[in-house]
Amino acid sequence: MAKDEVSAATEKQASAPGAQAPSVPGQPGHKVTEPGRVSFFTRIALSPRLHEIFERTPLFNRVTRREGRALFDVVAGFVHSQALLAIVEFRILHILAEASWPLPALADRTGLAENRLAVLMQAGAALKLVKFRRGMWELAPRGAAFITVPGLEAMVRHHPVLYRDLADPVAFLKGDIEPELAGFWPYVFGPLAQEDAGLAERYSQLMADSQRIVADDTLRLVDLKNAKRLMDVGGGTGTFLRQAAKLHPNLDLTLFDLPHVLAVAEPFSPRLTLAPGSFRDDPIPTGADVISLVRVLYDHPDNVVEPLLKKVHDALPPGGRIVVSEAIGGGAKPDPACDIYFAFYTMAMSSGRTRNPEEIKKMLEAAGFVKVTKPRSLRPFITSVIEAERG
Ligand SMILES: CC(C)=CCC/C(C)=C/CC/C(C)=C/C=C/C(C)=C/C=C/C=C(C)/C=C/C=C(C)/C=C/C=C(C)/C=C/CC(C)(C)O
Ligand SMILES: C[S@@+](CC[C@H](N)C(=O)[O-])C[C@H]1O[C@@H](n2cnc3c(N)ncnc32)[C@H](O)[C@@H]1O
Repeated sequence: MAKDEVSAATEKQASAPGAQAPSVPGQPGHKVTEPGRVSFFTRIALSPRLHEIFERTPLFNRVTRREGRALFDVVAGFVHSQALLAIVEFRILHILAEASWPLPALADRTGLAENRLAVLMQAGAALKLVKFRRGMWELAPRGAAFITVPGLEAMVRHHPVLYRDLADPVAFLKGDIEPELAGFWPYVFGPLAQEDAGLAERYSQLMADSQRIVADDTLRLVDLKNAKRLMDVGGGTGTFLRQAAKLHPNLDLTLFDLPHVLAVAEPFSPRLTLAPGSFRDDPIPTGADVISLVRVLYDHPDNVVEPLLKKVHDALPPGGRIVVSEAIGGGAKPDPACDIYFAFYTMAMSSGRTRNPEEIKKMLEAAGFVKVTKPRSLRPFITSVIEAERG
């Protein structure tokens, strides 16, 4: 299995007993004894005079234009995202999935004034979601992919909650506001959903829809050939196990989640055992040789994750494996999806945090796990996997 550089480093350290994971620049705990020098290229970029010279010099101007374009995309990201949301809310991609339409007919269907719709459609074309051909607006492959990825549209439709929380990013980062997103996933945390089963079902559905693609990537990264029983802790309504069962029909399965979540889980296989419980208060059942935690750790603070990992460790037989799958930060190699989107998202949720591979490795080792490895992610914006063995 291909391993990335972080995992190569991780593996090497894992083999040296008691070795401390190095601190990551920019992360808490990393010690800098004196200020460093501003780099040569950054000094160039700090000079307005050099901007002009570069812009007028062939070849060098490619750099300024490329950097300018990249910077503009950063500046305009929110507007791109809101144009997408408007396209989603007016159901333009769905309408165009049935047939291509001229602008006036599309204006009739959406109820938007033609001149305003024209602006939105042109924005959609710039985002490559739609295109204008032979007098008609039609769906582009990217727009088709967007409405086909399970859960993606619903995720975009809930972004206004996140964006309201981020409207004043300074207050948000100072911790001066109470983020709305903290209350958005009540089923994840329990109390509200326990009173309202319908709520658990709705949110579990959004989570399950968005999990299909996460489950598929996880299963491509993890080798379950020799596994006998897979237990998915915090497995929601069982999407991951259902996908695992398709690939490994002889695998026994245990789904562990809160009772009100399992109440709406479909018992899809005679090999499936439902194990209701809370990993905060109850022990984790024994009997599985592989235990997965898919999109679970980043929902919780360290003081919940540490004992959880210890319980998972104790529930496994010697040589048993833990599989952690979720958005994992890039650490020394920052990744925009995980280090911006998921890091801010989980901060707005106010309960957990997006961790980097070194942090997860440290926590796994503290719980007693050994041989921590990280297969190279297929799509870090979907998920990354870290595996370890019970020591
Ligand atoms: C043949 C050629 C070369 C070209 C022809 C053109 C053509 C046919 C192109 C189409 C190609 C195609 C099939 C494209 C498929 C594209 C796919 C699969 C794209 C997938 C994109 C997935 C995305 C953008 C996923 C985004 C996920 C998000 C935003 C997830 C958010 C999750 C959250 C907030 C989870 C929260 C959980 C919590 C609460 C923190 O626990
Ligand atoms: C973000 S969801 C992930 C669900 C599923 N693994 C997925 O990726 O779609 C987190 C899951 O952890 C479960 N969970 C939260 N707190 C829990 C607890 N104390 N004990 C057991 N499960 C819990 C939630 O009910 C939810 O199903």
